[in-house]
Amino acid sequence: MNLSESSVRSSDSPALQCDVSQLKIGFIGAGNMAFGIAQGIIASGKVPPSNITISAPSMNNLPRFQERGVSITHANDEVVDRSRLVFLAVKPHLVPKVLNGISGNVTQEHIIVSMAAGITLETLEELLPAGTRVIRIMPNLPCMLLEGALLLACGSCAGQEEETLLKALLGPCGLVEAGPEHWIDAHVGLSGSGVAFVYVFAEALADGAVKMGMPSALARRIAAQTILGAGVLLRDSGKFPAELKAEVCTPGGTTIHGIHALEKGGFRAATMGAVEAATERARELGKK
Ligand SMILES: NC(=O)C1=CN([C@@H]2O[C@H](COP(=O)(O)OP(=O)(O)OC[C@H]3O[C@@H](n4cnc5c(N)ncnc54)[C@H](OP(=O)(O)O)[C@@H]3O)[C@@H](O)[C@H]2O)C=CC1
Ligand SMILES: O=C(O)[C@@H]1CCC=N1
Repeated sequence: MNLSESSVRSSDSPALQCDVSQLKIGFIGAGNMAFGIAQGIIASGKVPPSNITISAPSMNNLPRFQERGVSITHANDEVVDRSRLVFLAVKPHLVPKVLNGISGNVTQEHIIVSMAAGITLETLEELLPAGTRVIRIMPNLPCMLLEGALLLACGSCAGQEEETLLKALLGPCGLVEAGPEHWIDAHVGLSGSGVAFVYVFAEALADGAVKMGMPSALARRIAAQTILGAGVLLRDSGKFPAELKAEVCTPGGTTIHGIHALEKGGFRAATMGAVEAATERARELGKK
């Protein structure tokens, strides 16, 4: 069965016994992550926006979905009733309350996909009816521009077909990888939170240029383009970061002097520590 032809079928998975173009998709929570993922699904062209329903308590975020042809509601249970694949896109502390509110509407037909940092598959499965197919995904903010990095992990009742379906749907959001659940917390540190670490670096890079006399707006634009170009080259060249770094470092030149300053400031240790701290915090959030 060729997914690129928008068709995923299975003999024993009810939610997959349909053409993906007919799949009804729901979002509970309408913030940035829901927006990024919905954009990716719509961009894939596999699912029409009219097949998507989204809920949030206020109208703060819903209009941008409505403008794209997505159905909106304030009732989470309506999303569940109208959808077979439901993304849970609320903040982690709200997950138990939201799942308590919808679990009576969840059937074996549904696939529930949580993006809440730290909330484990075990907790999700406990809060939902026995046998519910549950998947965790961890996106990051650039999903909004279809340049995200997502990692997914399947619960005890979900498997290869659900994974294949999600990879096909979410492909346009960016890089989509699957792995065991214990990688998810590390992915939060590396990528979910890592995006903000890069922004701190961007700010510092620009501030350095301001210190050296450059106007700050220009310094910010150049910092952003520098990080973008370096990232694309790293992603597309297939080279290790160390190889690319060596290509920039002229012996006795400017870059190696700058790198020495970074090393004296503990840049690598600080960066590794940031990933570790964010990962540990995600693990902590997951403790009951
Ligand atoms: N932000 C990030 O970079 C990343 C976030 N995540 C995870 O994604 C999830 C969503 O984060 P994010 O999009 O940033 O959050 P936002 O704060 O942007 O959005 C949260 C949404 O949840 C809605 N909401 C609040 N209460 C309820 C409720 N009871 N029922 C239904 N919807 C409700 C809010 O409604 P309203 O519109 O009315 O305010 C809002 O639309 C979190 O669990 C987070 O851990 C994962 C990776 C990266
Ligand atoms: O800071 C947070 O908790 C969320 C999860 C990853 C990015 N933002």
